[in-house]
Amino acid sequence: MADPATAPPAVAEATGIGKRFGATVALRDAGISVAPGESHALVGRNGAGKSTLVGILTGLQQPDTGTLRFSGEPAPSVGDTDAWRSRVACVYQRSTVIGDLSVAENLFLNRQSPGALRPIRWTALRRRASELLGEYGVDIDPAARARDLTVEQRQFVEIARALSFGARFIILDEPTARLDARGIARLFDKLRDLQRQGVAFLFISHHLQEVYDLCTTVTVYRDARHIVTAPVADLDHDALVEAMTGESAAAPAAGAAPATGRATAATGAPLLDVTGLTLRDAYADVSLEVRAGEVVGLAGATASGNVRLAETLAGLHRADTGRIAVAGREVRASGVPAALAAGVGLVPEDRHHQGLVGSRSVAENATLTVTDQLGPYGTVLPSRTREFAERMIKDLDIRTPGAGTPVSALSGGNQQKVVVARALATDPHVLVAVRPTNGVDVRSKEFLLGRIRKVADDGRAALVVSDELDDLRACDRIVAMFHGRVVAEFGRGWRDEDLVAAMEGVAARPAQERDTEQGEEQEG
Ligand SMILES: Nc1ncnc2c1ncn2[C@@H]1O[C@H](COP(=O)(O)OP(=O)(O)OP(=O)(O)O)[C@@H](O)[C@H]1O
Repeated sequence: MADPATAPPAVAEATGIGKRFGATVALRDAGISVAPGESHALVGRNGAGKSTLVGILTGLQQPDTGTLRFSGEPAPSVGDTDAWRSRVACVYQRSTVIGDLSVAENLFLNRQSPGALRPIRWTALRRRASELLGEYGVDIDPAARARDLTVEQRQFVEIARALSFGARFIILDEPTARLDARGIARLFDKLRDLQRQGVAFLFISHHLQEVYDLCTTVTVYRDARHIVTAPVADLDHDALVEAMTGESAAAPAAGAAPATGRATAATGAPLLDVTGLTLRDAYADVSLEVRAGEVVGLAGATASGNVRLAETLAGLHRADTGRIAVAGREVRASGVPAALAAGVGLVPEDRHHQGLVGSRSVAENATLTVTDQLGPYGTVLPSRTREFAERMIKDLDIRTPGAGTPVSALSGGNQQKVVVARALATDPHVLVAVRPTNGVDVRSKEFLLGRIRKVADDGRAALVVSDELDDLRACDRIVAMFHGRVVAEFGRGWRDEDLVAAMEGVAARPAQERDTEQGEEQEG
């Protein structure tokens, strides 16, 4: 270990941090120290206090107790935005770049410079933007509208912007949540590259493998407290899960059914029958069947069309041609109410836009789809709403002070559980779940996948739309899409590389063929 007397001060050091929200203690005497050039992971279960710490490290929230220093200096005063920006930046899973502006405008937005009052010279601005992007090895046209960028490109713009303010410490809060495998690989390459140039990272992720791939140090929080900080190499997967959950890694999550399901093929009636479905610019001629008792995976990377197909099933788009039948009846009318009435429940991709009303309570959000069951003649009885919601809070193990708490006060993972609860509230024939474990911790992931399995075990059907291998492993069968077409199907026992190859549009070849080829190579 470096001699503390000679080691450079931590780029960020928080000690004794306490933060409460009403009756909830979000952080209790917590701390973290990030060394220059270090890639430091912060992990913990949903609600452990990670986002609260990020809010404090970035000056968005004031701690009740504790101190914060950057490179040995006290944190800037509240409101001194430029000073905060030159010390720390945060790239969130949800982008902060402004869609209507160009990349160049986003890069130089709100930048206080002596010439700020002079008219903006667009050519010069673009040239500077292009230089800046080039300096950080980001290959994006500065004139492009930010809304036309991919999630990955937007993150690169945010990283370049952060670095251009002088920050050498970047917080990445679940940056991979909306990237596919290739996007993640490219992001990690960029981060490693920047790390070599002395940039330090605090990396928050629920994907523990990413922690091992990218980070050298890991800090675990649990129930608002700091539990451990150690070199990643000293904490294997089981030890990490144990630190996060406080229980031995071998113990199953409370209430979770085994996520691996059964070995026998489903023989139930088809509950979802899709034939020749086409939506222009999204997917073409997709046919697919999900039977009672089955969990089917609809695998595909970003732009494969799998998410749009899921949204079509839930009534959010109207297919150009083809037919959808649920429980033997063709769904003719379009729109969400028709899909709901037919028996389709949706867990949407983006819980912020399509899922939740943040200012409304957990109870209201969880029962939005079933208001007809909450009182006679179109009325909604608060007592019945609460009762219904309390059942769901228990059913999905939602951590909330109560059914009346606004959803926005819940941690990200618990918000996701509210979305799942709502989709299940109607007791749908078919549950369509898009990336259902996005943003949830290891244990909750097992729990949610177990809950989806239960939908099938109860005689219904589930379609899991995802590119996450853990989600897909919980399925009985997988249909893989690439560029809007179904390209492969897998029964149980598939190999990761074959499924990934199918999702990336590389034809998976039978093992026999590969063996022959290898043999020939050796001979030649
Ligand atoms: N604005 C707020 N009002 C009330 N409670 C809040 C607020 N922000 C956070 N909390 C509470 O503080 C606790 C810590 O939440 P935080 O969002 O920091 O957790 P997290 O570790 O980031 O979780 P996740 O992995 O689910 O995102 C939770 O119990 C949460 O409900």
